[in-house]
Amino acid sequence: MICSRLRRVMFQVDFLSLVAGGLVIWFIKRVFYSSNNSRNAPYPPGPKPKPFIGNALDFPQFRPYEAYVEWGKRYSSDILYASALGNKILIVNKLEDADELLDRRARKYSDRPLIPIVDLTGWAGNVALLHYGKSWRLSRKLCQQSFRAEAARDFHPLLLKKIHEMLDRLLVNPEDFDEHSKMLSISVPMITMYGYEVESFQDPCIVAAEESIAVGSDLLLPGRSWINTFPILRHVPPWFPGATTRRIAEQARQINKRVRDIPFEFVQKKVAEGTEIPSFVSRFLRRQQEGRSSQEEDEAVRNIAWTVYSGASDTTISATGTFFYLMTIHPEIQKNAQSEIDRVIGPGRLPNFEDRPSLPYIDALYREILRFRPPVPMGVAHALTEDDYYKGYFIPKGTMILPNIWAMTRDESIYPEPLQFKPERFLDANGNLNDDGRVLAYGFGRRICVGKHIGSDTLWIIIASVLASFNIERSKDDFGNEVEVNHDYHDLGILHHKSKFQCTFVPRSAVVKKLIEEAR
Ligand code: HEM
Repeated sequence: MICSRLRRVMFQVDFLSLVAGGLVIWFIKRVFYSSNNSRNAPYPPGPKPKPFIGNALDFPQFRPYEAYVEWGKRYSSDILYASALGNKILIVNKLEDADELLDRRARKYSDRPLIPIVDLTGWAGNVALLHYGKSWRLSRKLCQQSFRAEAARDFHPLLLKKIHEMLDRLLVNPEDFDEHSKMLSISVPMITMYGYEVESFQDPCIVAAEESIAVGSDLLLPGRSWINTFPILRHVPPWFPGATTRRIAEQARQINKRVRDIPFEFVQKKVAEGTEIPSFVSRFLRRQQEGRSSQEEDEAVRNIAWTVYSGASDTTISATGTFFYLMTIHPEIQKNAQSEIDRVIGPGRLPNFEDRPSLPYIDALYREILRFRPPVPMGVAHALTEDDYYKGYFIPKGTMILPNIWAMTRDESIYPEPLQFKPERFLDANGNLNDDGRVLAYGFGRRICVGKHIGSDTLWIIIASVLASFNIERSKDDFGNEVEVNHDYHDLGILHHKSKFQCTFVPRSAVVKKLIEEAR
């Protein structure tokens, strides 16, 4: 859930720097480093490392989740190990291994990898990147207080308002459905975190957030910074001749500070006037007024709200794109879902959150969308804080753990016919939801997505409201022929996005049009 380019660095290797710096690091490690592998156990299977550069040339550049499934077959193992110049990586293709390592051994497997440039660009406060320690624990506690299932209900009225705005936009400009989904996905975090109404993509907060990504994330791209390979270079001051990276990092840090502080100060002002829309930050500021909060909490709340607004939208955009696409190519499934809505809710009103328990097929659809195309197919890397042994193999301290969610959601032993899109797999013989309620797309262990209830509520209400209101159909050209649907997906950093395709949103009735207009 962190900025997509930023995350790319978590499992891509800075190739130019690697090759150039390889010899030096190899030599230093030979001389000074001896692993603590007292049992002399082998590393888990994987490609054979080359002298100096290790597996630097073996890491897949595209669709790594698919490539790692192939590695699994090639090396006959569900856990795979590779390393390149200090970067040690364990790929986990099976759910049972992810559960054992990331959940049952969570004490050791809950850190995040060290990315030296992150501190310099000001991304370090991002909750998803925090190291496993005091600051992370405080942030996680504050998130859980406000984002757990019960508390997330406080956000329902705001979510409903935003989804009704999206329905209205789909009614007026159906062909811009991608833009409407993006606007919804940005405005939900802004209104829930800050009570801030985003009016357009030109909104100063959105512009500043995009500027921060453009300036800062460039440094995180492969080959752009020596600092990730030689962390000692971070001590070079920005004014030093030739220290371009340090100067850009400093610029990014200042923009990030603005991005983090501007909306926060907006809420402070509103709370002082007593005109705020209740939000995550405003509730904290009210507690602060009563003297019931600390300085550390102030810092943590700023970072949480900023993490959510600068990152949470990507996953919603990805899942909504998949939903629109799958409904276009599976009209029969769309019909099943609409029949359930019509039967339970009828034509006289739009869905709301109280309807959720009565609409099992819609919930099954939600689960299947996130199984079929998990927005973050390789998850977010965890890091190991102590040497460990597993299944007779040695996994050294500092190893980056990549849970291959893609592989797990295609595991035939859990999901028969995994390549079929079948919401029914989550229903029992009576049409009720079965007990497979675990959504792997949200990750694992103590670092599991802390916003999963808000994510679930958001996606569920999008699915229910759009299907209650529109038929999503294949587009037709000027001659009445169906336009071919583009089935492609593309990766943006560690996020998986539906590529542009055409479809048409047709209001299901005059009544529903009126309902949407009345909800304005
Ligand atoms: C469909 C929507 C979403 C998906 C698929 C998703 C997925 C993920 C994944 C895979 C992780 C990493 C878990 C791990 O390390 O094993 C994560 C972390 C995180 N997510 Fe989400 N997310 C979604 C929505 C949200 C929302 C709406 C919020 C905030 C309200 C949020 C906040 C976070 C935070 C703060 C973390 C970092 C947790 C930590 O490192 O302790 N996410 N998410």
